[in-house]
Amino acid sequence: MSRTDKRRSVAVLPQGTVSDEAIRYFFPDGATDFVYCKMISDVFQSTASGNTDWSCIPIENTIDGSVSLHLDWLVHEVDLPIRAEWVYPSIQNLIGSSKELGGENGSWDPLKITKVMSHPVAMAQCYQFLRARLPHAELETLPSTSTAVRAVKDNPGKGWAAIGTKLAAADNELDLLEEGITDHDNNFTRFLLVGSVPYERPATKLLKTTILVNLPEDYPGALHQVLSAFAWRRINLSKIESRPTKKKLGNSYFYIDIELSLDSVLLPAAIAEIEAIGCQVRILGSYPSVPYVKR
Ligand SMILES: O=C(O)C(=O)Cc1ccccc1
Repeated sequence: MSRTDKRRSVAVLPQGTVSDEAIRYFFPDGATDFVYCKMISDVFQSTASGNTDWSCIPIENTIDGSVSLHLDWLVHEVDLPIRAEWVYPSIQNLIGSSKELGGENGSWDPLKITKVMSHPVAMAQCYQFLRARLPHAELETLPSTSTAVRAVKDNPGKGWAAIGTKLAAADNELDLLEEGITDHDNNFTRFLLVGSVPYERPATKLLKTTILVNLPEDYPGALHQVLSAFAWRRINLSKIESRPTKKKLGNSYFYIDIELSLDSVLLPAAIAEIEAIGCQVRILGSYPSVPYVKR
């Protein structure tokens, strides 16, 4: 078998999650095995230990911003380069048994719902819906949306509902009490594919590079200098975020997404300039950004 014939594998959150919907969309040809893991730490660990070629990590969302836990895990706990980025819509639904939670006219009865469970990011995406329609319900976060849907299925008669995907509702033979409950339309999630195996570059115009920058201590204006290294070369940044180093209160590094490949002439020069002023730079990856196209 030649190297290119080898079957590839990707670790991902459980079946029926938003992440599962995304990998089904981005690996549609059946040539990649999906290895489902309960928690995001298991997803990372699967690839770090060599069990899978890649991990699929939800990293940012239109409504809730960066998924800090996942970003920190990528930076502090593993050393896995970013191989691709995908954007995929996150459509959240209120899921339960309409036999148990149904009201009049075929709708659901909010007062019958005692508890709503979901992934913290999904919960945050539906915060206004929950406040307006289910202010009395207990909220419980779980490691994934599909774990929450499964918990509803396994605990009938308790008034429990979950926020999750249509896929999970169907897998667990539950009902979509209300569809599309996110507080804002056009809710998308950005996923990173990370791992030591290169990902065949899909046809996409946008190439990105992600770097981490530690500024030198006691250097007034260091961030300004970092930004100007990109600005005067007209290099576009699509994200800059400061995150704690976890070593000392108030110590942070900058996570920067750059809309240029590391193969370009300009970017290595900008990085060299930043290093010359005493910044430490770590490159997390240079990769294609694959947009979502409805099909
Ligand atoms: O739990 C899921 O469905 C996931 O894939 C994690 C997640 C949750 C909410 C938005 C994006 C990803």
